[in-house]
Parts: sequence; structure tokens; C-alpha cells
Amino acid sequence: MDSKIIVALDYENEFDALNLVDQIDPSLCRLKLGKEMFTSLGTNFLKQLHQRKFDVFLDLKYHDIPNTVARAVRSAADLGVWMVDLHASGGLRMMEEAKNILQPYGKDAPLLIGVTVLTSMEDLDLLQIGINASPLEQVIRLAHLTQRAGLDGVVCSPQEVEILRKNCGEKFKLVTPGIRPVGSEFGDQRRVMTPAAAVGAGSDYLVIGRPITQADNPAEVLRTINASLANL
Ligand SMILES: O=C(O)c1cc(=O)[nH]c(=O)n1[C@@H]1O[C@H](COP(=O)(O)O)[C@@H](O)[C@H]1O
Repeated sequence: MDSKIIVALDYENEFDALNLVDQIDPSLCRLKLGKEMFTSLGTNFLKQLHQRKFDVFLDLKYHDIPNTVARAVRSAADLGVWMVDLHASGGLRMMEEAKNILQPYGKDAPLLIGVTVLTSMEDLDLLQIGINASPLEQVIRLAHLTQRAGLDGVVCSPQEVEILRKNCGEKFKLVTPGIRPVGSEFGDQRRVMTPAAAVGAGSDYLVIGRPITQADNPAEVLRTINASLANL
């Protein structure tokens, strides 16, 4: 089975994270290592996930001058991660340099993904930072820029997937956080959908954190979501 689920391993400590990881199989999901755990545990923790044969999305959302971002992306490639991301709003030249630096890695290069508009943001949040466009308009703009730079896909909300699929084609990877099974709390997320609706819209990968990690039995919730997607 090739699951579309990427579990966001946002835990305060290694013990809790490995408690989940050691109950599941790499066929059930991929794992996302983000700012919280990478900041406290670094590459040693990443190695532990790799030792357990999981594909890892290193989600550090690089956003800096082109030279700095490209070199960070190269460091991520040297770690052997499956996917890595940067903020598309860092601009075309930043994305192009990041793509170019991966050339020597050939087929072993990680998927390079541009974050468009964070799924926690809505119209007012964009207005407050000087962007006078709806999230959808801004996501489309940044997805086109990301594609022009030659990246493999974008992070967007599932609400934008249908239109991006039409705009950017079948091969462009659409990675969607903001996934909330029916009845689960939105928290800080704003542009959300259920797992089944996101897959129905055409998401390639669903990034799911708290609905799984904060559950009483995370492994069970993961299995249930996988089962709900099996026949779609
Ligand atoms: O790049 C991401 O993964 C990301 C982008 C985005 O726009 N929104 C977003 O929520 N994420 C990440 O996806 C995960 C979502 O977690 P939950 O809201 O707990 O399901 C978190 O680890 C976020 O850092």
C-alpha cells in the first residue's frame, strides 16, 4: 500500500514520538519532521526515523536569500530526506537556485516543494502583511511561480487543490495540510477539509498532525483514516 498520509510528528519529546512510530509500519504513512522536533533533536532523530525505513519530509520551510536557501536544501539532500520545502514567497531566484543545487543528485534528489499560503491564514491575515489578494489568488500566483522555477510541487490547502490541478497539471505534487476529520478541532487551521474530501479533490499527500498525534490512540486513528481512503 502506498498511503497518501504524511503524519506531522509534532511532539514535545522523542519518547512520545517514537511511541507512535514504533506502533506503525512505513506502509501506513510517511513522516514529517518539522521545526519543533528538528530544533530540539536534530539529525540524530532524523536518522532514527530513517533506520525504521520511513520516508521523511523535512519541513523547515526555508525562506532566506537564494544562496542560503540553496545550501540548506543541499544539506537536506545530503541527509537523504524524501521531501523538503521552502517558502515560495522567497521568490523565483531563490527557488531556482535551490532547484539547481539539487542537479548532481539526479534521481536521489528529494522532492522540492514550495509553501504557498499557510493553511492557518485567511483574507485578513494576508491584508495585514500587505497582500491585497484572497488566499486562493495568492496560492495560484505562487504555484505558478513555483512551477516556473522547476520545483516538484506546492504545499497548499485542500480547498485550492481542484483549481491547482487544472492549472498545474497531473504531475505537479499537491501536498495539503489543514486536514480535519469530521468532529476534530480546527485549532489554528483555517482553510480545512476532511481527509476524504481532500483526496477526492485530488491531493497527492495529506499532512495530518494533531488529529492523529493528540488522539488517545494515534496508531488506531491513522489506521481508521487510511481505511476511509482505501476505496476512493
Ligand atoms: O508545510 C507544512 O507542512 C504546513 C504548511 C501549511 O500551510 N500548514 C501547515 O499546517 N503545515 C504543517 O502541517 C502540520 C499540520 O498539523 P495539524 O494542524 O496538527 O494537523 C503542522 O506540522 C504544520 O507545520
